[in-house]
Amino acid sequence: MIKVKNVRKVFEDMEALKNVSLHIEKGSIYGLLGSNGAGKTTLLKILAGIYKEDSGEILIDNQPIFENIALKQKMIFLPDTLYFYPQYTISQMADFYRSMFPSFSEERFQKLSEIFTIDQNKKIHRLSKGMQRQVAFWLALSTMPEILILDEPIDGLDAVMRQNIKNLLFQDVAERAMTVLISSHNLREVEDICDHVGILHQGEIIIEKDLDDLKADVHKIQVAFKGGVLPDSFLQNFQVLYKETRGSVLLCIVRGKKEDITAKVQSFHPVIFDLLPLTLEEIFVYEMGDVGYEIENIIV
Ligand SMILES: Nc1ncnc2c1ncn2[C@@H]1O[C@H](COP(=O)(O)OP(=O)(O)OP(=O)(O)O)[C@@H](O)[C@H]1O
Repeated sequence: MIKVKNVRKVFEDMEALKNVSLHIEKGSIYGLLGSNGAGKTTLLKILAGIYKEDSGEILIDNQPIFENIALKQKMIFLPDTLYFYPQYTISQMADFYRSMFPSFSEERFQKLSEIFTIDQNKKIHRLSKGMQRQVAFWLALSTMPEILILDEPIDGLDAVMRQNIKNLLFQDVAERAMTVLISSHNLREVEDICDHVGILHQGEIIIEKDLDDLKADVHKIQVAFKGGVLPDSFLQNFQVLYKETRGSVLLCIVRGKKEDITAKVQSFHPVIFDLLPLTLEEIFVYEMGDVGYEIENIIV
């Protein structure tokens, strides 16, 4: 269990994290989303024990992470820009991981070589960007981490490799309750993988929810009334995140459960009514609009 309590981090005069609190259950896959510069990488680096928070508390299994070597040996952080020792081959880098992580599994390393079929004697810096990322996952998963923190993890990976890696993550989560924290702008991938999401904006968490609950709580409606006239009190019944009129059809993004919204709309006897679920990408965009991020004219 990862607990982040009222964490604040300031760089010079820049308050990167304001008062961030979140919870990540063991064995869950948590997607950390947010606008550019929201503070995601800063938070991941604090969780990985690379930066120290200025105030607040980070507890992993009830222990602070900063300078906690035993805890760090159970955790892997894959940053968005990977680092390997210059001139090291894959097998030399694997030796380094063996020396740093007591949990390194030879059996796993060999088994993963059937998926990551790169010559272990190749120098890593001569590999392509996507191949370097494969090496990073190969080494990371060989350490059998209890916690895996991934910053933009699929950048540069081809579709087959992305699927392979997703399957490996699911396997480790299912078989040994590995906890995964992923920050990504690729919301389709996050939607596929994650069971919980948190959205950071300008250093603050604006939403933290089970993904299914989040999706059950926002809907897109298209509605039209006889004569093309919108009843006066119609919109007052809903918490509207976005609205747009196309001819006589009103398109709205509203908060609320499907059944409640349907009942309210039906009570106005519309001539056209459609209710659609939103993708995570759409939810993200409208939630950001709700906190003042400009989202004009983007309904599709
Ligand atoms: N080492 C640093 N020194 C000074 N400012 C920093 C440092 N690291 C981050 N910041 C600032 O903190 C804020 C949050 O940055 P961070 O990299 O955490 O955002 P992010 O959510 O990961 O953004 P992106 O999605 O664009 O990668 C930004 O304004 C950034 O300029």
